[in-house]
Amino acid sequence: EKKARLAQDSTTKGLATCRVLLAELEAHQDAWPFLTPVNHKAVPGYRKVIKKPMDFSTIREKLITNQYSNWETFIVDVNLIFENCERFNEDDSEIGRAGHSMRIFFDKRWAELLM
Ligand SMILES: CO[C@H](O)CCc1ccc(O)cc1
Repeated sequence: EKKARLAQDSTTKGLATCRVLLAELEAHQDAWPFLTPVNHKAVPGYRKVIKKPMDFSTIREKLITNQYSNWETFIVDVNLIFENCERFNEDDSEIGRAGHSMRIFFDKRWAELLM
């Protein structure tokens, strides 16, 4: 699996798999809080608390404009979404629960597709 992982790292195949993975994330029923950038004008404190906002539409734009060098840099941005969510939302809240659900789904899928 290490050999496979090395093969995935640098090939376009690794980034093509990221597109598949991103489409699955966006289609997930719990993706709704994460589809577009948080409107920090409408959410008091967000801009102050969350230093590196991230969302699925921003990741898609970065994939399309070739801003990810490999699948690992893609994974970093996806995990940033979940870290931001945990920082800003109670675990026992609608959005907090959506974040946990999406993280569990993502952890399972990227391991299946990229490891
Ligand atoms: C991914 O969503 C962000 O964590 C913002 C969550 C939020 C938005 C508005 C509110 O009134 C409370 C939380």
